[in-house]
Amino acid sequence: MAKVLYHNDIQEEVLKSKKIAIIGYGSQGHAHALNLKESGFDVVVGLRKGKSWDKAVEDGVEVKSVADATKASDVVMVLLPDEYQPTIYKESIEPHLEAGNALVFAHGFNVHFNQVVPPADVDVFLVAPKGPGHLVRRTFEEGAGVPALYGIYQDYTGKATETALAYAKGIGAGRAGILQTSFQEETETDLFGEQAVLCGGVTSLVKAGFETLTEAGYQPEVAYFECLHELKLIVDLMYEGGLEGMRYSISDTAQWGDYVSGPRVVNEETKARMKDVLTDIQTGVFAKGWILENQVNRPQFNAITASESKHQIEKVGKELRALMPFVNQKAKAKKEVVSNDSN
Ligand SMILES: NC(=O)C1=CN([C@@H]2O[C@H](COP(=O)(O)OP(=O)(O)OC[C@H]3O[C@@H](n4cnc5c(N)ncnc54)[C@H](OP(=O)(O)O)[C@@H]3O)[C@@H](O)[C@H]2O)C=CC1
Ligand SMILES: CC[C@](O)(C(C)=O)C(=O)O
Ligand SMILES: [Mg+2]
Ligand SMILES: [Mg+2]
Repeated sequence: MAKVLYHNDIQEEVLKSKKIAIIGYGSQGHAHALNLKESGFDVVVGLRKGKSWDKAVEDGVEVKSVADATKASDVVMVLLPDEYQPTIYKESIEPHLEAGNALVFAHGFNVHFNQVVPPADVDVFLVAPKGPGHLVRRTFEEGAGVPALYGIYQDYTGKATETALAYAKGIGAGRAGILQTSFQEETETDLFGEQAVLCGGVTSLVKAGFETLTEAGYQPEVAYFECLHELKLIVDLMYEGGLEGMRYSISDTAQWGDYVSGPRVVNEETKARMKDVLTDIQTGVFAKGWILENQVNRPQFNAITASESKHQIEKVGKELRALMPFVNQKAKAKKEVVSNDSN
């Protein structure tokens, strides 16, 4: 088994004497800044004036411009959207890096695909939480954590590993497990996971199930509960006990249906398509397409986002969630964070 490190395996002294700049205060940024601060580290957030700036000030965090936060710090964690990182790095981070600083990422995309080329005299590493930023924060507040990967791209000081581990511990990942990776492995597996399974795979599966039921004349509300709402409850059981733990809780009828019908839907053909997706990631085809889409101001991204928001599952879901106060409360709290940190 790969070596997994936990809270008590890690010394954090190397980072205690350092100033940490968190560039960006969105999903990951607010979580890293607040978790590190509450773990006793010296944190400054780097931003432009706007919603995130106001939110960070409201949260009691020191805020400066991206350039000033970089200048003031020894460790600079880049938590801006991947697509804006190259320009902001070139304009406001790179000119202010000093020899021996650490340049850090939560995803290897820009370094791996050569969109950010760091100078030779800084440490470069990643600390990549394996979960959404809002849950990096929420689980930390609950006394738990989200697992993280760390990977070293460049070890100028000889202390990159020690610093990366202390950082990962500071955001609470030591409570869940910290695993070593490379920039290549993190980038390729993260892109694959979000495209084929966690986001793209799941949304396509949910929509196909919902459409199959509604097109057959079943009520959209029933289809929503069956194919989307209950998914969380089933995934919670997998999170707690794996596939076996989930199958323990469902009926034998469901378990038999799982065995005989699951592979009719997701099969060797699906796996072959997954391999195509992975190949496009490994060869840089996906990265090239995403970079070009941003260079022309996201025509496809915006059109798909608009058409997805009109899908019947979204309309019926909004109505049903409004009638479930426990779901709605969480959504409301999240919306407050999102509206404050989205750009
Ligand atoms: N989302 C996630 O859970 C995960 C993300 N990652 C990685 O973490 C990194 C950050 O992603 P994520 O947290 O989703 O990013 P977000 O989209 O949530 O970050 C938005 C933040 O960036 C700021 N920002 C945008 N443009 C600028 C600018 N020009 N100057 C200064 N600040 C700016 C925004 O401020 P403003 O309010 O002013 O717009 C906001 O604070 C990425 O590398 C991503 O791949 C890794 C694991 C999971
Ligand atoms: C699954 C999507 C993710 O990779 C994440 C939350 O881990 C992301 O890039 O947001
Ligand atoms: Mg991820
Ligand atoms: Mg990702």
